[in-house]
Amino acid sequence: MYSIQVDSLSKSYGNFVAVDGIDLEVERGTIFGFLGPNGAGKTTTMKLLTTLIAPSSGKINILGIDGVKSPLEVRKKIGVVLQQPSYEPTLSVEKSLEKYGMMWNVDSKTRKMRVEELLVAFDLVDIRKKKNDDLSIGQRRRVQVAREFMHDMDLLFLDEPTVGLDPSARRNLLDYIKARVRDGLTIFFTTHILEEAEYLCDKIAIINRGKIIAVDTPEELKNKFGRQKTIKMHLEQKQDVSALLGEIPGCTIEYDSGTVITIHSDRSEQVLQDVLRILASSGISIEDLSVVPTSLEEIFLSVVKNSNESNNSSSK
Ligand SMILES: Nc1ncnc2c1ncn2[C@@H]1O[C@H](COP(=O)(O)OP(=O)(O)OP(=O)(O)O)[C@@H](O)[C@H]1O
Repeated sequence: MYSIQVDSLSKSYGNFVAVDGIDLEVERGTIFGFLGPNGAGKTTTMKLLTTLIAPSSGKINILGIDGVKSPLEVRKKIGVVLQQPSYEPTLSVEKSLEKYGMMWNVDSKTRKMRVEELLVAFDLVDIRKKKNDDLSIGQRRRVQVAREFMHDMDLLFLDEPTVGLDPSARRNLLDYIKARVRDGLTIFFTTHILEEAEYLCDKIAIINRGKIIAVDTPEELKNKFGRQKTIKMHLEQKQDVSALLGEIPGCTIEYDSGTVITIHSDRSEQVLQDVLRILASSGISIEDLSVVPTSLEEIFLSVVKNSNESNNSSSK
């Protein structure tokens, strides 16, 4: 069962194509991360899926409802937290939550229960009486996200929900999201923080220049694009080993002017054996050695870079 199904979705502003024929499928009860560089089309896609703007072409199905034909039906069933702050300056934290619940016709008993639960979950208890206007940016963002959980929904869209949050507030929020997904909620969210996507997402799509260039589980993205590992070693003494190591096939080696050597390779085990053998036979000692698998961040950067290069060459 899919919560989101999108076919050949496009959005143009004049001649500029912000979203360019994307296909998406998001399974119910999962967390789907939407990543991409600035201006890639993330917010535009989110606005299309939440029916805030109409597509230029393509199909959008949200929770079994046609998002183009019945946008109001869709809006009743989803939650949305966009990047722009939205709050009433003179309302206290607890009143903001309460009022939001009223707007969604949540009954009084459920409202009270949810307010208390969310104040605790989002660490807002100590500031429950403070006015929105007097809150810090991070506190305000926490209220904005917490508020959305006041009403029942099957699907929640979060546009960079953790911007401005400190590490512990961020972790709290991510863990709360995870718990709600275990209860059946589906989440579609955008972020620039790659560890966050890795920690949270069942699937990740990477969008660049309006096109989806990769979509998979974090693990599979790593398997597909991240075979490369980085070997880092410190020599005991400053020494030029470039001539010694230059012959090793299947790797690129960076030498700093001091004692650090960094090697990138798809066949790191073999390369490491060669390096150690050559250094040992020349009597060169190593002080420290580490082998680091490619991070999601490196995959992201390389996938986007490759997509830009192939775009540039095809447009020449
Ligand atoms: N109303 C609009 N009119 C014209 N161009 C627009 C409009 N809205 C967005 N764009 C353009 O569409 C492209 C995608 O914008 P979008 O806001 O979707 O990017 P994003 O991936 O969310 O970026 P960021 O990470 O910076 O938030 C950008 O080049 C932007 O300038």
